[in-house]
Amino acid sequence: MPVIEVADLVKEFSRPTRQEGAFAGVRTLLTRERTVKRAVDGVNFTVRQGEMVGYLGPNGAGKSTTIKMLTGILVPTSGTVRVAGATPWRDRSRNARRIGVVFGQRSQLWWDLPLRDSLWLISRLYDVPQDRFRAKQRQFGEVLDLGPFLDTPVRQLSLGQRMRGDLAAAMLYDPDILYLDEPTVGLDVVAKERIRAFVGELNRASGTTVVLTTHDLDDVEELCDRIILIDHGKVAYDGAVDELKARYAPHRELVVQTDGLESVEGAEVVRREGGKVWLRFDPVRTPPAELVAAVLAQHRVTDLSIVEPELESVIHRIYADRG
Ligand SMILES: Nc1ncnc2c1ncn2[C@@H]1O[C@H](COP(=O)(O)OP(=O)(O)OP(=O)(O)O)[C@@H](O)[C@H]1O
Repeated sequence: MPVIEVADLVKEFSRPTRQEGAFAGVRTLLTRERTVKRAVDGVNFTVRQGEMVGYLGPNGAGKSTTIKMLTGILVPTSGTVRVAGATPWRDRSRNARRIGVVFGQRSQLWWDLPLRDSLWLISRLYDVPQDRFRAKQRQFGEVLDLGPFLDTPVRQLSLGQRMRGDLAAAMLYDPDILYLDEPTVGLDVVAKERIRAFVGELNRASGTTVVLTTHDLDDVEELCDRIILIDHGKVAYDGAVDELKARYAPHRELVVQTDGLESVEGAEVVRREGGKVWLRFDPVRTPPAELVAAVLAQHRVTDLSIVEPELESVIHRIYADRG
C-alpha cells in the first residue's frame, strides 16, 4: 500500500521577464511581461511504507520544489499528491503530524533557546505525552549524542550538532515519513556517518519511510535501495540502485597485481600502472569466477580485486547523455 502517491505533478513559477539593454533592472521591475518556468513537469511515482528512496537530480532539476509540494509548503499548478491518504497543502495540520522534515540548510529549532527547550516546545506543539517525550529524549540523546550540547543555545551549535538536534526534533512525535533535504551537506565524515546510522536504524526499527534529497551519493549508497532520478522536472529513472548501475554501467573491473599479463579472453586491458593491470569485463558475458580462474591459471598473481562502478560516475554519465 503506497504511503506517498504522486500523479501528473506540475509546478510552474511565473516571474517578470528579464529586460535587456539600458536600465534593464528597473525595466524588469516594471514590465508586465511574465516568463513561466516549469520546475516540475508531470512527475509520477509512489512510495511504499518503509521504503528509503533517494530523490536525486542535478541543480535546478526540481527536487526541492517536489519536496515542498509533498510537505504541503507549495501548492502545485496541477496534478495530485496523497500522503498517508491526505492532500498535504489542504490538510496541513494532519499532514504535519505524519511527517518529519529536515532541511540541511535551515533549522526548525528556536535559534535563541537551548536545544533542550526547543525539543520540549516541539513535544508540546505535537501533544507528545511527557513520559514518552522523556523516553525519546533519552533514546535520541544516546544515539545522536546530544548530551554535551543539550543546554547550548541553538545559534551556538556547530552545523553537525545542529543537524543532530534537527533530526531529534523531526522524529520526536514518531512521524511515519521523514523528508531529508541535503541532511549531510557541509558535515565532516564522522558527523555524516552518525546521521546515516541514525536514519538507517529508524527505518529498521520503526519502519519509517524516508525520502532523501542529496548531492552526496554516499548517503544514497548507504541508505537507499531505490532512486528516483529527476532531470528538467521529469523523472529520468525510477528503480533499484543496482539496476541503474547494471543498465548504465554494465562493466566491472578486475584489478590484478601480476607480472607480464598482456591479454586475457573475455576482458579488455584498460590501464596499466607498475605491476597492476585493470581489466574491464561484462559480468553477464564473462562470469567473474571464470575470468579470475583464467588469469590465475596463466599468471603469477600477488593481489586481485573486483571493482564495482561508483554510483556517482553512473549518474554523471546519465546527465551527460541527456545533455
Ligand atoms: N520560487 C521560485 N520562483 C521562481 N523559480 C523558482 C522558484 N523556486 C524554484 N524555481 C526554479 O525552479 C527550478 C527547480 O528548482 P528546485 O529548487 O526545485 O531545484 P533543485 O533540484 O532542488 O536544485 P538544487 O539541487 O540546486 O537545490 C529552478 O530552475 C529554479 O530556479
